[in-house]
Amino acid sequence: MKTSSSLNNIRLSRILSATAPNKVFVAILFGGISGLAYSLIIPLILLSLQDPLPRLLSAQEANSFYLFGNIEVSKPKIALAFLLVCIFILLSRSASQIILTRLATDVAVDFRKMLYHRIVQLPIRDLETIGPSRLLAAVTTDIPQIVSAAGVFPRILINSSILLGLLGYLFYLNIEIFYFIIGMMVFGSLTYRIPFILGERFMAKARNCHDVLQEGLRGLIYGAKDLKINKDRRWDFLEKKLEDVEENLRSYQKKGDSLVLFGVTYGDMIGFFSIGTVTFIMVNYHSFSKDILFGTVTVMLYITGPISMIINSIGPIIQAGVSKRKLEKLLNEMPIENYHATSKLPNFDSIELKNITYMYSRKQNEEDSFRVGPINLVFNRGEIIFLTGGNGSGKSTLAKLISLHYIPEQGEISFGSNIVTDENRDALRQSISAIYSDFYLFTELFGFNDRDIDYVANMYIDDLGLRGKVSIKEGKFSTTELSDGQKKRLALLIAYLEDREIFIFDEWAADQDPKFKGIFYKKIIPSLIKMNKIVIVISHDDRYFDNADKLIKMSAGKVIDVKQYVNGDLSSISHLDTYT
Ligand SMILES: Nc1ncnc2c1ncn2[C@@H]1O[C@H](COP(=O)(O)OP(=O)(O)OP(=O)(O)O)[C@@H](O)[C@H]1O
Repeated sequence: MKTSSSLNNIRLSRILSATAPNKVFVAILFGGISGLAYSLIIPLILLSLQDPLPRLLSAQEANSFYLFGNIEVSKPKIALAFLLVCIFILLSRSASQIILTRLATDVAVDFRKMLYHRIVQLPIRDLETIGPSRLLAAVTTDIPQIVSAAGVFPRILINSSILLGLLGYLFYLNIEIFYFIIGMMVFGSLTYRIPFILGERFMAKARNCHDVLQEGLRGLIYGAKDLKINKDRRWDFLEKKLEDVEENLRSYQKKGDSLVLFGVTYGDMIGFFSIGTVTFIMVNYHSFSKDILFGTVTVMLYITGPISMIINSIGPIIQAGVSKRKLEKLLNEMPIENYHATSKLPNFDSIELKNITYMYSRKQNEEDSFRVGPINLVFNRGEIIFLTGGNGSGKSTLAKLISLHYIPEQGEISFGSNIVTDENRDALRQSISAIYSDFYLFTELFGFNDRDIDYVANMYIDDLGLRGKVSIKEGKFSTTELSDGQKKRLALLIAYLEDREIFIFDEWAADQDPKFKGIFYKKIIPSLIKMNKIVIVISHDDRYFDNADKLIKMSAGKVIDVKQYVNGDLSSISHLDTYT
């Protein structure tokens, strides 16, 4: 099983270019050219303002042109150049933005798909440990933030080229002012980082609150019935799990945002401080012509645009940096199970567990962590095996080991002559149908390609006493808004249709009415045995225990008794040592 992958190291600045380098190149090229064209606008405006205003001259002297016969356009050549530059900027900038935005959408979709695959390949125990809240927050919060910030990098490049163009023009206008502005930019870029660094800390804390809120929201929705019925619990839960966390989030987010916004505004204002210094102080020590002063002030006013765009990118990049670290940490905690799509299901007549042990906590010395085993058991085809024992005795844990959802710490499991390994585990799982108490009922019959699946499924719907309640059309259930017991019948229907070799029912009958309980134990299970399946039933229904071929009793994670029917009588089949 792999524990990490190259995807675990996300490089914000490379996400888009790694996916579509050509598109990013074209977007930057268009953006850069539009930036250069942008810096052409100022000299054109300055040129148009240089000579006496045409209004004071005759049309001929002013070299005017009449648009549609009556709209006077002065300096038509410059005006035409101005119009063409504007149209060029419109087209090239739009193309650049559109390419980048579409690419960001593609990358976000690919990123989410990658995460779906990682979740599917995540071993069940790791899925349980990580929990749904962190996974949901990664999909809904972290990925959008990372992708939107990734789109900022090409924009920074584009704005840098505009900045370069404008600085070049400033250099041409006056070298002293140019050096002064460069000095101010260096000073600004060193000092404005301080609020951002402080802000990042608060944003990281705010992001952690989102994980806790996800957990609280799940409680709010899934625990709604309990919360309604007990007002003390309701207020206590609301206060501790949602309101307190929201208050913390409010405080961290406000502090983080304030610092970042202060940094952004400070960055913006550096431009105006510079203009003020030039116009109120530098003019007293240098002799600038009015044209030069006018030109430099105009350039400096324009320069604040790309500078503030670059500075404004810092906030989303910081936020994305926080999300990136969260996502990387999550991905590093997500081992990848091997799936060998081509491996075939081997034949077997029995399953054997040899000295199997399992412990929930990964910290070996933790005294309070639950331990199962060592367990030695054999399950044969055509056998009904009942797994019994008190609550918390380890029945479901053992079942999850048999269904290959949990991987034993020690010992081995064999399907016939095939010892379960990382390579064949997924293939062997395809021989198992298991209905656990926390089963999820999908609204469609996924994975069935038979044309007559609707016909067969609707036939079983009748047998399961669900006629008139639910039907199947084009592989979809007409409804899944059913009682718990009815939903379990649909889960049984799916297991039946899958027609696997091993059936595991974890307290399946607990929600069924007495009549259907009888049908389950007396008809459905024997029908599976007739098909030579291995059937393992976790049950507390002792009145049906004599239906078993083998009755296994568990206590505190150990098998304490195995009884088997011999000549119509249930008797222990072996000494305790052989199966515990
Ligand atoms: N997801 C989990 N994480 C950590 N420990 C767990 C987890 N699930 C179960 N346990 C531990 O394993 C013990 C056995 O649980 P298990 O679900 O196997 O019992 P069970 O015999 O099926 O009980 P029940 O009859 O109540 O369903 C529990 O007492 C608990 O300590």
